[in-house]
Amino acid sequence: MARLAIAPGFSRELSALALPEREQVMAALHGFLLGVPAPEGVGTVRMADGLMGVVVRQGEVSWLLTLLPDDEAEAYAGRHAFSVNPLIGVIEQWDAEALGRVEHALRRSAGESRLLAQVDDAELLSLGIDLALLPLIRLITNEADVDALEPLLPPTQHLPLAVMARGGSLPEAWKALDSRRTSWDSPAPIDTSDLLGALVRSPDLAVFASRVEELDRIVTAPDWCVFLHPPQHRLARAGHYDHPVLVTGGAGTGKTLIALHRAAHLAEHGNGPVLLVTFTQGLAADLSGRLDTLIEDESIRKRIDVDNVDRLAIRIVADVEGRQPVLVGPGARSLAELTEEALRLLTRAAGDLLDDVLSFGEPGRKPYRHVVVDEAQDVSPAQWRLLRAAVPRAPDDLFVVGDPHQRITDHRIALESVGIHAVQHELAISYRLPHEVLSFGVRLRGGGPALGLVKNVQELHGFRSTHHGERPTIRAYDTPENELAGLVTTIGSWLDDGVPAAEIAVAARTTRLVKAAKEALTAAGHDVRVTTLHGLKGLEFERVALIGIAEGVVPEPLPNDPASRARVLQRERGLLYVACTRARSMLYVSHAGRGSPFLSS
Ligand SMILES: Nc1ncnc2c1ncn2[C@@H]1O[C@H](COP(=O)(O)OP(=O)(O)OP(=O)(O)O)[C@@H](O)[C@H]1O
Repeated sequence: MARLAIAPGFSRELSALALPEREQVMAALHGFLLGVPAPEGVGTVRMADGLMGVVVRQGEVSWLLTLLPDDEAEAYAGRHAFSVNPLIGVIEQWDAEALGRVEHALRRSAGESRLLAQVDDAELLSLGIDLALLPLIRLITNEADVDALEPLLPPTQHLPLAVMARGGSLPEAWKALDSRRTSWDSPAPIDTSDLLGALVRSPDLAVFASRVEELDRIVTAPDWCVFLHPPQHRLARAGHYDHPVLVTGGAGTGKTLIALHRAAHLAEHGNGPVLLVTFTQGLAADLSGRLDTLIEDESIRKRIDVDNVDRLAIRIVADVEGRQPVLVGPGARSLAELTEEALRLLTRAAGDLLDDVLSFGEPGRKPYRHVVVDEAQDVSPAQWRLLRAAVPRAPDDLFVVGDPHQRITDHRIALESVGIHAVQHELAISYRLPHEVLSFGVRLRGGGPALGLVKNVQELHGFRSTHHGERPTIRAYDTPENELAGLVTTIGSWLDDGVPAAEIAVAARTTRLVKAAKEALTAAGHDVRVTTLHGLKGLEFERVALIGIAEGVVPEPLPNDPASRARVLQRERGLLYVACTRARSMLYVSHAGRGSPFLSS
């Protein structure tokens, strides 16, 4: 049977086409499923008038890489090389022509000293380095050369090389390579001539369709629904975990994405109802919408409830008491009281043994079989106890994602203290942030490590980005009025650049500043989201403007007591870090008068 795999980016290329071409391409794609022959090896196939698809084919398997105008497709096919990593079996591709040019330049400029002179060929080959790359690698003279090669080499070639270039050991280099593994399963012996096996092990680069409906979904769904980076895939699609899992990582590393995919996986392959919890109702609504996009099958989607923990407590109490608890006015119970009450209801009676016998609504019954938690750093101890009690202790009970550096509450908790013995996995690569915004955010966050949920100390160490972008703009104004005028001009210019209004956010520390910004922007006819720094949590936008990042405003006035003072400082740094790291491409920060002390730290 013909098997067709699609590479990421193809759906974007397709959606950029005019309708007649798009229809031609779709017809050609459907033809692939019937076994339309592409040449064996790397070649091109007609997809529409003037458009060719670049395809790698081996027997019944075709991997469609890209759509290009006729005159570019042949050249693309001619200059790209493909191989299978002999250690972890994933597919590798590189532009051999561009690397040839680099090799030529290095040969001319290289002096006598060679960076990897101490590492012999056998050691490099034992790291999976491709034999064809050895001559180039032997010309490298410094770490900057290795950095310059990063965009040209497959990550599985570059990562071990970069470790060795920094003087790392072979085991460290193997570990770096291991981070690109897409599954926990130990690999069978790798057959480097098996394209199908390699593509199956590379879900970030190839997704298979064998039916028309699958194909149509792959080319129309957003990439985040279909393609997962190796660590994301490994964590979200693991067969099962026999212990609770905690995934930590800096801003934009894909934690929420992993939580969504894990919830979808558990709904499809798990053993009962799934709860996905996050910080606020607003974020829950956002996640719920994204799950609707991710999961096509309604019966599977229905197995997942999305909520915040407060609403979970209210639902449990309401379910058992038979009516909604009163939240305001006479007889009202606070959210803290309701959380305690819900916990009491879940743990009062029978306990775990009767879980399967009792129906929900009776004390002791666990309402969920799987719980997935996003924004874990801000869950309170009482809420953790409730979440722990909401699922039986069983494999795949709790899957938790969070970032202690983004903590904006004062809750500090070791999961162990609430009976959650989680195994921690760390993510290091931000897919959202350009390097310039990431390093600015990390510098603002400063203030040392955060208290982890499993580890005592959580460092930001090793957190990096995949791409470069614009440096954040910092503007100092003499008066608040001029600062607002500057904001209006900036947002106006962003809209003029063609950035959709929904992709722009403006935020400030206080509601007074938010109100002033809203009024100024509305008066200028700029209809963009304006919110507090807290209101940005968990979201992302193309461009973000933060105003009023001034002394006396950020951080908010500090208490006198040294311990509370340190806590507030950490929280406020976390808040500013969260706000800055919402920007996918551009960040603007302004203040009137003296800037926040965080800006100069
Ligand atoms: N597999 C992927 N495919 C496409 N885009 C991705 C992928 N992984 C990450 N991204 C990009 O990175 C962004 C960050 O993902 P996500 O919101 O899940 O990160 P996060 O770690 O939860 O961030 P934060 O902690 O800052 O809220 C996504 O919105 C998307 O733009």
